[in-house]
Amino acid sequence: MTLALGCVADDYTGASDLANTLTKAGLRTAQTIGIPDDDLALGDVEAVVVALKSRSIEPERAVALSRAADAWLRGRGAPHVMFKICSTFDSTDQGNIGPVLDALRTDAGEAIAVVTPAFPETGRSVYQGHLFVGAAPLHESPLKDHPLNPMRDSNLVRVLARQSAAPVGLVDVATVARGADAVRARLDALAAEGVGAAVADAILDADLEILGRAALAHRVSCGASGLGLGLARALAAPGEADPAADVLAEPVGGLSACLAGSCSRATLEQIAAAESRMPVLRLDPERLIGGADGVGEAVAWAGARVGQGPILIASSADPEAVRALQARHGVAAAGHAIEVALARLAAALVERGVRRLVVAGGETSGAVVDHLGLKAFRVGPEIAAGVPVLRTASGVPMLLALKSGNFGGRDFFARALDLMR
Ligand SMILES: Nc1ncnc2c1ncn2[C@@H]1O[C@H](COP(=O)(O)OP(=O)(O)OP(=O)(O)O)[C@@H](O)[C@H]1O
Ligand SMILES: O=C(O)[C@@H](O)C(=O)CO
Repeated sequence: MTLALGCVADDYTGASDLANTLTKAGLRTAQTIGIPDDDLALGDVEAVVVALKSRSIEPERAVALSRAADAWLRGRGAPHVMFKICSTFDSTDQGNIGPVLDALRTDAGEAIAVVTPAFPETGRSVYQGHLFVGAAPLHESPLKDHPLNPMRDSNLVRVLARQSAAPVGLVDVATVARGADAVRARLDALAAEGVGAAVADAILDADLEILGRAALAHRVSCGASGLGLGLARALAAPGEADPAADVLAEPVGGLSACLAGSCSRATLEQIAAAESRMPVLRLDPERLIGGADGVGEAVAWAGARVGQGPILIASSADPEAVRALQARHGVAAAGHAIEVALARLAAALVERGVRRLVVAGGETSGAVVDHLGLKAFRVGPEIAAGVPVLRTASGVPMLLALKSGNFGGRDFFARALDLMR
């Protein structure tokens, strides 16, 4: 296997989002969970996305994991590695975007790397270095209240400079509009001034195509799925067969279930909408955190129903209930206990024959996939923007959908299960 593109993603659902974009743009793509063992068979793929859980951990640990993933990808021949971050630039002044990018750039022997979280398909654009979420600048968007990394500054040149060792510069929209050669020249000029990372404006997919072509002159870049789109369009051979098609060629059979740990507005609406399509169990989080057997009760509920059709089990609650639970148990302890409970529930469902599993929430998906011991996926068709169908690349054949909290329309759960046959 010789790769055209390697990617290191800082969370699991973000990795699926990128893998989805690369696949849609024509690259045969696999997603691994963590740094793969050397003997992991991934088949004939052009891109690999290594999914880490490094967004909100200690910067030193994020750097070490990302460097190891990068080394694995380079060892498989990847000439270019993209560091996938969140399209809302989730990070703090301590990192982890700056420290990881500094390390990957140094390892690659590069003076400068392009950085852009723009992803027009989901409303993320960058203008004069300022990130917009839809029409709102980042610091006025819901991300200003993110529980782990409140984003209160929209100026990404400033944000990244606070967490980077090297100075940060800007490739503005006027330069991007002049094409890939102009962007390359601007990067060379910034590098000559000692700038190590250049935040690039991008408003439309056409801007990202230009940035993708320019980025490929270097060995490392950093962005969200939009930059992945630009890189993939520059790399994919035109007219090749749909790389997602064979993922669904053989049905996996078995039973199907959905699990939700995300408390985002989008997920809450999706759970409400699912109630007309399948039995829904709303978990009492207190029975998952304390000594009660909330998991056992949920398994019994599921066991009585899952043989007849899909089910959905959710811990999700509205912001007021979440705050109250967090006040009683602590943010981290409450979140962790519920993640562990949902992961155990997933294992019990798989033991009872579930082979098609939809999971809502990035942290929740991470806990479930880790607990199930899944190592790698081939990337299939898109369910909703940023969410593909995944098929296990080894072990028990299963189809999964790992949904970022905010992604998908109201009918997401039913739509995912309709596709996952
Ligand atoms: N009822 C609840 N009260 C408090 N916390 C909860 C509750 N239900 C789930 N949680 C926790 O909330 C967190 C949700 O995070 P998760 O990453 O899964 O979803 P998200 O933040 O919406 O998704 P993403 O990170 O993809 O945007 C998890 O730690 C989960 O355990
Ligand atoms: O880039 C995004 O918005 C997503 O892939 C993600 O990482 C959400 O956590």
